[in-house]
Amino acid sequence: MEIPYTKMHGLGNSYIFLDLFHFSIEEEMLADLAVQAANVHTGIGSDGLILIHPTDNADVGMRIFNKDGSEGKNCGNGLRCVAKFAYENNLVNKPQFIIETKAGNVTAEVFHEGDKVEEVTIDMGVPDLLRQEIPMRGKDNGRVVGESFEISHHPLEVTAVSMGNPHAVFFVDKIEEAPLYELGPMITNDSRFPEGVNVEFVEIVSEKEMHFRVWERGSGVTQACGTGACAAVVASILNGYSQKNTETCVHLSGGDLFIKWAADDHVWMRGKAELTTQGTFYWKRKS
Ligand SMILES: N[C@H](CCC[C@H](N)C(=O)O)C(=O)O
Repeated sequence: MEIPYTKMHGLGNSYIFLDLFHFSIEEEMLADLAVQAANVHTGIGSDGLILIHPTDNADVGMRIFNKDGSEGKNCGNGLRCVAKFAYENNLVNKPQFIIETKAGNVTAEVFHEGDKVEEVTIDMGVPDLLRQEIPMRGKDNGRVVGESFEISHHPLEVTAVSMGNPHAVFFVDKIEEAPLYELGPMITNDSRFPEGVNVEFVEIVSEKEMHFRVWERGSGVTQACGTGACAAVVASILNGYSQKNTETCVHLSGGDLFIKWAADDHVWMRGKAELTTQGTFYWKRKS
């Protein structure tokens, strides 16, 4: 099957995008297509698959599938790429518009030079902070801020934030010493997170700056995670390391994102979105 695709990335967090305004594909194919397209050896190579689709609920819709074929509910880097694609391909006719996600609608604004979008700002909405909203198992139903979280004999402290998808944030003294590869795969599948979890390690540099690494649910270590960067800034403020209504620079492996948790509780994300290539994926559907 010939699949027309566009590959884009947000700070190196790359996805294969399908434009379902001009192409259709059966629902039951999506998980296997995501796994095969993401395969760097026999496919195109990415952190997953994203659908840009028509919807009655917004200007455009986004669905995201991780590298393992699991469907996520939100994707910050993906949203900036969807916004870029929608504007540059005339799926929308204004620089500010609404994108539907499985976690609800968000507002995107593109900043363009000529007909090319260089940077996108997304209002990611209000984070969910109560234990059962993450979701996370535990004794009470309040917020999870600096809670003891022992794993593999490591006495950690976790702050849990949902941006429509679950995040477990851990603060470390030096980002280069974060146990990302050792504990990332354990925590992401830990039974305390019934739907799994994205795992972030953060080193605070100042009130307005942090270093960040991530083990993503369903994709492993990625160069960047937009919802994760939002969760990290919210967690930093909840722990008293940063302030609300102040734009914080998050240094991810693939570059910088600028995040603000505003006084009205909305989280704003600002960053780049870039086109890598377009082509045809000759997909051999598993029988
Ligand atoms: N792995 C995530 C989805 C992708 C999120 C990330 N790539 C971003 O930019 O927010 C999940 O299963 O919730």
